[in-house]
Amino acid sequence: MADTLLEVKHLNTSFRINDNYYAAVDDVSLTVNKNEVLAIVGESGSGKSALAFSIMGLHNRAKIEGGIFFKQQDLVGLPKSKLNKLRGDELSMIFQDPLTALNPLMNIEDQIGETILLHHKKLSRKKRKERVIDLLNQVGIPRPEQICEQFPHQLSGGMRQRVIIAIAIANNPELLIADEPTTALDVTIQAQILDLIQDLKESMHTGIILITHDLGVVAEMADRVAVMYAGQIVELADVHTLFEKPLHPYTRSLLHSVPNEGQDKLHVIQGIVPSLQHLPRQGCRFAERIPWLDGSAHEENPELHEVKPDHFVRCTCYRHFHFPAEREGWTHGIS
Ligand SMILES: Nc1ncnc2c1ncn2[C@@H]1O[C@H](COP(=O)(O)OP(=O)(O)OP(=O)(O)O)[C@@H](O)[C@H]1O
Repeated sequence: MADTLLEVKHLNTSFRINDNYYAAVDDVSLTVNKNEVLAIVGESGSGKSALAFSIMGLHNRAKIEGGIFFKQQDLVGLPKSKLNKLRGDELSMIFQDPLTALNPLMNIEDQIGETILLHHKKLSRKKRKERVIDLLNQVGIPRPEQICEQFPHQLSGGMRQRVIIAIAIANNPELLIADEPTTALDVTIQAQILDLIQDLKESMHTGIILITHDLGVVAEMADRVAVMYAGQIVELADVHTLFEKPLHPYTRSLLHSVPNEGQDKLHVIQGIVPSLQHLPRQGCRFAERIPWLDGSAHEENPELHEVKPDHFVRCTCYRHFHFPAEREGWTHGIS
């Protein structure tokens, strides 16, 4: 049996806007196992970060309902002091933007040392420095002694992201959430950072949630994939199934909207993810973006169906979905 590290059960994360609460994460259930990368993909606004922040307990004002079981302990409603003990230790997160995640006034040794100190108060200064150097070596930073003395603005974007990763892994986390860890980096550095995350999984058996827009990254890194749309998981499957036999119209549209070998037309997904207040809460949330599909194809209250073992799809519209004919104007040539 898989070694389950995290089990999210029927999670709702709602934000208050004016006098009402609106769910940005709506009845999400998923698991993450040890030594596994679960990718979460979806367009901007689909609720990926809201989900990650809920798991980390980083929302100040949101209403969180449901369960987030980390090693069988429910994190929802856990006192802050207990959550703080887990965060940065067994649970850790790599944020999107290394510049805002680092303190501009602290040198690199102190930034990494601070996280170690939080959870190992008795470690001597000397031992702490040794650990910082170890970590900098582990994330592939050259001349670690020298880098220790430097400040974030003196480092390149790739180096700063490595420092962020060093902080995230300082206490050997069992679960690591990486929220768009390479968005701010150029392509060659991206590949190095992804290799580094992959190494962590293999060397430390960390369970990793990787949040990304980039399907190329998913194909390379993920073991399983959850596709989110408008706050809900619309498809969940192992990475091979998802790329080879995708079912949900949204997943298929995403896959058709990136260039592929042998494909000379790209699909354009009409419209955008609606804002939180305007999310359709009834029926299939993706329906309005595939208007050529007859309304009767959708379930009234779409559920997540297990169509094959461990392959889940929301709504039955996948059975009827087809891409529109070219003359309907939803596709265009790549060149
Ligand atoms: N603190 C907040 N208060 C109100 N609404 C919020 C808050 N945080 C997020 N939202 C809204 O919740 C929805 C989901 O946002 P979220 O940031 O989780 O999306 P995302 O999929 O991570 O997007 P991106 O890829 O751009 O980071 C969006 O409509 C967003 O505007």
